[in-house]
Amino acid sequence: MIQLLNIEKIYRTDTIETTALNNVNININKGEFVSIMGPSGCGKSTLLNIMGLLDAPTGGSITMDNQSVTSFSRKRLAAFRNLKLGFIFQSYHLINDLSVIDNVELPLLYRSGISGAERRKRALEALGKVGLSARTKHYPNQLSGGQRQRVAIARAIIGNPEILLADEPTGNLDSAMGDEVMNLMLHLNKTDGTTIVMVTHDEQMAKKTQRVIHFFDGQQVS
Ligand SMILES: Nc1ncnc2c1ncn2[C@@H]1O[C@H](COP(=O)(O)OP(=O)(O)OP(=O)(O)O)[C@@H](O)[C@H]1O
Repeated sequence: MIQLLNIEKIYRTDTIETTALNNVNININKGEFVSIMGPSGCGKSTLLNIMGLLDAPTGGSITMDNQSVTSFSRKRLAAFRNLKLGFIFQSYHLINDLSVIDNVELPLLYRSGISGAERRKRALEALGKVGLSARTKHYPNQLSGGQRQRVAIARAIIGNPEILLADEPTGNLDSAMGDEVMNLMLHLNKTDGTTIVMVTHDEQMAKKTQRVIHFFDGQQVS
């Protein structure tokens, strides 16, 4: 599903050069749930941003869903991202001025040919999947951390993405809420077959996934 070949990422400023990723080769199969672990600064978020086509590598190539995305134009990348990928972040990245249901509908606004009624219907379905049907009219600041992350998951899955990329999704949550969010991701992986790549510092969460990739200093070490 995702193939990274010889990926390199060097951040360059006038005075400093930082190698964040060095010769990274990773294959992620369709339907896998993989976690990425490693110490702070080892390149995990950089890797996830590159897999999410949010940032371009300085070397190497990426194949996703059998398409060589490294050669895509920015416009084609944005369309591919919107259709195929869903994102979950540690700090939720919800828009506080929008209600829960309006937050969840957002990714569909960038797709053509979906009516307002269809958006609403799909948002309600997505909120049903995360167990928040009773909170559609609330605003993010009226929800607990775990509920906010579940809204973010509903937003990530409304477009039926084949791949979910999660950057420390349980990092801001206590263990009960973290478990809730993790169980939801496990359920999505199992029932919908969604491929999930999750960066985490939490060994217990990583253990629940099918495979753990360990990173150190910009490279995969196991
Ligand atoms: N925009 C940037 N410009 C310059 N250097 C950067 C930039 N983003 C990240 N880096 C550097 O690249 C390296 C990898 O950073 P990255 O954020 O990917 O690590 P991480 O493993 O996700 O860390 P953490 O667990 O603390 O979030 C670090 O040395 C960091 O300082």
